[in-house]
Amino acid sequence: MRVSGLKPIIAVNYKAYHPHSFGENALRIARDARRVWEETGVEIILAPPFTEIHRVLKEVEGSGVKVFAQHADPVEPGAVTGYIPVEGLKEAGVQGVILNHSEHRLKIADINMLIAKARRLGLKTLACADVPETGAAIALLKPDMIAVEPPELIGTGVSVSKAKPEVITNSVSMIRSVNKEVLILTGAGITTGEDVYQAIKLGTIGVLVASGIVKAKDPYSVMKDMALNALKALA
Ligand SMILES: O=C[C@H](O)COP(=O)(O)O
Repeated sequence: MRVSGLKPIIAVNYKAYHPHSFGENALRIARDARRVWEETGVEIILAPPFTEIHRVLKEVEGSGVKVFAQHADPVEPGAVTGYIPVEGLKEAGVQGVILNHSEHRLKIADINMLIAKARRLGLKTLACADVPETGAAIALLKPDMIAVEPPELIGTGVSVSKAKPEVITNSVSMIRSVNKEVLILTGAGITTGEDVYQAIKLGTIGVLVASGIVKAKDPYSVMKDMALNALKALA
């Protein structure tokens, strides 16, 4: 069963595509996201590279678009060259953080520590999992959101909603059996509004998308189509 009264979520992971994820391109996606949020009210989360966080935050200031970091390291602030503690993300002004993305995995003990620390600092967490079983295990740690993404479909343009709908339905039932509140997303290969529509019809509240938006010729049109289909699916 879906948690009721919620807005659909489109989380956009910029990853580190070049030139798409950086500089003026990063700002363009932020402006497009702001416009889609203004026009549809759909919850949009942007996760730019660390280097782009400040300017993306400035671009969406005053809107409902949220900005998350792509990762946090399980370290305390101090002599930890090149690592990013959650405290640093809080200072940067993000509203949340993605943890355990397939391209940046963490040990379960570290995910637990990071979720607890983020909560203490008032940051939201979007934890990723590769299969429904891992999603259920992570759900016990009480992140705010979980995105289950089959790694073999990531970046392929072949959507999880069409190619592996059972991953979504199994994720929803396994995660709900241990956690009634966490917001469940899915991702991998999502490129169209139709993919988002199906993901929500299969029981999620939204999607985690990267290449389908970040590498699109017109990110605004793709995001708008996804947002409208998300609303249609929840209507
Ligand atoms: O964080 C996003 C996911 O890894 C999905 O990536 P993708 O939309 O390029 O398949």
